[in-house]
Amino acid sequence: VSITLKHGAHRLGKRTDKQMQTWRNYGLGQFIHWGVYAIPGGHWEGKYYPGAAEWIRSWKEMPKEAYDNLYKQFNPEKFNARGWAKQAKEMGAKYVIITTKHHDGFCLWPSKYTDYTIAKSPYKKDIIGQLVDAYDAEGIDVYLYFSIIDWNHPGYRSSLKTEADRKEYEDFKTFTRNQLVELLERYPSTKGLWFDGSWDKAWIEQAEFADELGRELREMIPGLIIGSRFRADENGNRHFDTNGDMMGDYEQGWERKIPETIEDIHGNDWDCVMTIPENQWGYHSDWKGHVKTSNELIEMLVKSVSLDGNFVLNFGPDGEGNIRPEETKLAAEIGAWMDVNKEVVYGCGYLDWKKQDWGYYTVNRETGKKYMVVFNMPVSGALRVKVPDNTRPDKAYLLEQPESDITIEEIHRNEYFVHYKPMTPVKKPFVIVIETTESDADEGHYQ
Ligand SMILES: C[C@@H]1N[C@@H](c2cn(-c3ccccc3)nn2)[C@H](O)[C@@H]1O
Repeated sequence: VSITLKHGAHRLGKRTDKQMQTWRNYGLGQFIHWGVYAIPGGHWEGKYYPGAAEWIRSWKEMPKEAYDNLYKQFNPEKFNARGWAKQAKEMGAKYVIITTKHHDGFCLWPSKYTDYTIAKSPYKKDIIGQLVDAYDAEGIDVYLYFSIIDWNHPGYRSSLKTEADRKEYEDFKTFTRNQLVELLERYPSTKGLWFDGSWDKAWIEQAEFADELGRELREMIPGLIIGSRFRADENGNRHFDTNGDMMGDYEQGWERKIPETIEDIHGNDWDCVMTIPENQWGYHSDWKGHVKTSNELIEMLVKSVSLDGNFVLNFGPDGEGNIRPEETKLAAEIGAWMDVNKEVVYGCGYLDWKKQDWGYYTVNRETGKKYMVVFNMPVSGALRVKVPDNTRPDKAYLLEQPESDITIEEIHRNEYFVHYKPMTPVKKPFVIVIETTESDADEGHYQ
C-alpha cells in the first residue's frame, strides 16, 4: 500500500508528451566531460593518478591550492565547437550532454555567481554557449550536466553536522538555484538537465528545496527533462521514492553498466552513460586497462536500445581542446556502422520475443518493423528465433541487401531457424529484417 508523500514521485509511469517521445527515440547520445582537470590529465609532478581524471583534485598527491589555480592557465586554443558537433553528427548522436560544472565547481560558462569560471581564465570566452550553438546548428539536442557537489563553493557541505554548517549550506542552496536558473536563462534551447553528485547527506536532506527547485526549472522550459538522480524524497530515498516510484523522467542508474533483462528497467525510461576506458570521464593522458572497441560499443548501444534505453558515449577532450585520436577513431567507426544500420537504433525499442544468443531484436515503435541485430554468428549458420503464439515469420532479408532472401525453416511450434551463411567472414554486426504475419487462429504445423 502506498503512503502519502509530499516530495516523492509526481507522476507514475512514462511521460507521454512530445519532448519525452523525442528523448525516448534518440538511441545514441554523446557525453562530454571537459574542464580544468583536462590540464593535468591524470598526472601531477610526474606521478600517475590511478583514479578517474576528473577526480584528481581529491588525490592526496594533488595540492588543493595548485589545482584551484589551474584555471589561470586554461587556454584551449584548439577548441573548435563546430568540429566537435560535426564529429558527433557523423557518429550518429542525436543528443549531447555537456558538463557545465563538475564536482570541482569550475564553470565553463561565465556565471555571475562565482569568479571560478571560464571568464576569469586566459581563454575568457563562453564554452557552453559555443557548444550549445554548434550542436543546435547540427540538429543535435543539448542537455546540460550539472554537479550538485561543488568543492569550490565555501557553503558546500557533504553533511550538515552543526548549526554553522546549516547556515553556510543555505547560501550554497541559493547559489545552486541561482546557477541553474542562470543556465536555463542563458541557454533556453536546453532540452534537459543531467544532474550528478547528488548523493551527499546534506543534499538528500533537502527534499522540499530540491522538489521546489525542480518545479521552478520545469516551469522555465516547458517539457524540460530531468532524470532520477536529481533529488531524494522526504525519507531520503533517491531515484525511487518510499513507495518505489521513480522520481524524475527517466532512470539515471546505469553508469558504466547496462541492464541485463527487461525486468531490470521496471517499465521506466532510462539511459546508460558509458566510458571508453574502464573508468575515465575527464581527459587522462594515459589510459590503463581495457579500451573498448567499436564492436563492443555498438553492441552496448544495440543492447540498450533493445531494452528501451538510450546509450550515451563519453568523450573527454584534452587541455588544448582536442578530441583525442582514440575517440576520433571510435566515433568514425561507430558512425560508419550507423550510416548503414541507423534504422535499427533511431525510434526503436524492445521487442517481446525471447532473447537469443546471436544478438538482439529491436523494433521500430512506429512502423513495427522488426530487426535481428547479429553479433554472434553460430557455427551452424542457423539463427534460432522463437516467436509468440499466433505470429508467423514470413520473410527475412539483409537490411543491407533488401533483395536477399534468407531461408526460414520451422523447427518446432513457434520456433524457427533463420539460415544465413555469410559469403565473407563477418567482421561487424549486421542486421536481418524479419517480416511476420500476426494471425488469430494458430495454423502452425506443430501442436
Ligand atoms: C557521470 C560520472 N559521474 C561522476 C561520478 C561517479 N562517482 C562515483 C563515486 C562513488 C562510487 C561510484 C561512482 N562519483 N562521481 C563521474 O565523475 C562522472 O561525471
